[in-house]
Amino acid sequence: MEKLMISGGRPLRGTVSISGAKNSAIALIPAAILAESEVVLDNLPHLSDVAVYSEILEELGARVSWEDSQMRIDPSDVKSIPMPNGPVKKLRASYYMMGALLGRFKEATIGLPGGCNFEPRPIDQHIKGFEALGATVTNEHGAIHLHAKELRGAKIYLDVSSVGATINIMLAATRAKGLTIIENAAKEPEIIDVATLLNSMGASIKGAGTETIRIEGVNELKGCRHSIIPDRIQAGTYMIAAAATRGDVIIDGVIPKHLEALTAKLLEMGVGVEELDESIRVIGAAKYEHVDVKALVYPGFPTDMQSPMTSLLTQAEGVSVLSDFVYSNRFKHVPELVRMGAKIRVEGRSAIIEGGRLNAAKVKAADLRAGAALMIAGLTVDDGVTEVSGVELIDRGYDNLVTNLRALGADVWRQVE
Ligand SMILES: CC(=O)N[C@H]1[C@@H](OP(=O)(O)OP(=O)(O)OC[C@H]2O[C@@H](n3ccc(=O)[nH]c3=O)[C@H](O)[C@@H]2O)O[C@H](CO)[C@@H](O)[C@@H]1O
Ligand SMILES: C=C(OP(=O)(O)O)C(=O)O
Repeated sequence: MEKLMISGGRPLRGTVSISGAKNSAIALIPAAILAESEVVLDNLPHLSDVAVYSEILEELGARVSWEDSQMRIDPSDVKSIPMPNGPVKKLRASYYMMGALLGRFKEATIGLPGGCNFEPRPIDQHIKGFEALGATVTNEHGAIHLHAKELRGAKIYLDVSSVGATINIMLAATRAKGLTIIENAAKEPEIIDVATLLNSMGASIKGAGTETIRIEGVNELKGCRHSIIPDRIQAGTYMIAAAATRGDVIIDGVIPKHLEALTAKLLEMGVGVEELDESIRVIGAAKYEHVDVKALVYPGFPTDMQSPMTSLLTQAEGVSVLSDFVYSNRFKHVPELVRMGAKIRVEGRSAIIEGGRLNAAKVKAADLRAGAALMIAGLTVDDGVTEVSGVELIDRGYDNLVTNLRALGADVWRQVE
């Protein structure tokens, strides 16, 4: 086990390049097994979740080679081997194996997923979708078993705009007979990325990125080459870190449109933000205004940036209110920030944050973005070394973290616990 050591108080300065998106990568890799021939993914991030996914595919019989930021997946020998335990338990997105294997083999057994457990994360909408397509779904000893004689297109209205359910239904429906319509679909950019890959493989998906997605099933999908979109959450985390340390950072290789909700809030606080074609420059200021933030589904403020934003709001003057309307209980970073001297209380689905100085402390990341929040808090502190344990959770979502931060002038290092 390692911990992240941060001797903060230095403004971040320079340029950071953003890798491909985790939440795309871990949907595109399982999508590849729907093809009959090789799929090549470029701009792949170096993350532990991606490594676990390549392990899952190899266990199923795929030939996977991963070099630099390219992964080649030959799924021709894949079989629907039951995976009730093992690597599927290590990450949330293993639920995509259900849609992908059901689509290709009409059968799958996959253990209930792992990932960040900041609160119960049901998959009832995924199951409702599979059942609507004609699958029988049972939960046996902690694993979901799916089976269908044939998949038939259906109209599916999602009770909540779930990213995972939208992608999972899309995966299975590409191989169903006839037309599937997903209503109240999630609109996150990662959904468009998955639809783009599937369409390059020969699928017929229209409307990804809107609330109605139409999928006309096809008999066969073939290999192709696809480049993954930039990780908007990593980019946003560096934007927030630049502002929190009152630095001046160019975040390069991003799609600025994907970051609009954050950019708007930073500008409202008094942070300088300049958008270029494929990069964003964030220029910190001496004083920040308090703001209220509501985490919502896309294009609203992302829940995955809610915890890092909490740390930035400790640097603003006055009282800010940050509410999460996606995950009402995603506040495991709060007690740890309080340990660092933050004045925050949680009321229902909101954190009430009073600006003030933070102190160095020993803190623990309870989940990936809680870890990112503690890292940002540590970067602002100039009275000693902040120790963040649970760094393996941060590694799920941040590519080259220490190298990137050091290149921006931060004094950070890893230490074995
Ligand atoms: C691997 C991945 O892409 N993870 C992202 C994905 O998670 P994930 O896809 O798991 O999140 P969802 O979009 O499904 O969840 C949104 C909301 O719907 C609820 N819900 C979801 C599914 C369901 O069947 N029933 C149900 O009630 C959830 O409890 C939550 O309140 O989107 C989240 C919301 O943007 C992000 O925080 C995660 O980083
Ligand atoms: C919650 C997250 O990831 P996952 O859904 O993979 O647990 C995240 O990326 O913030």
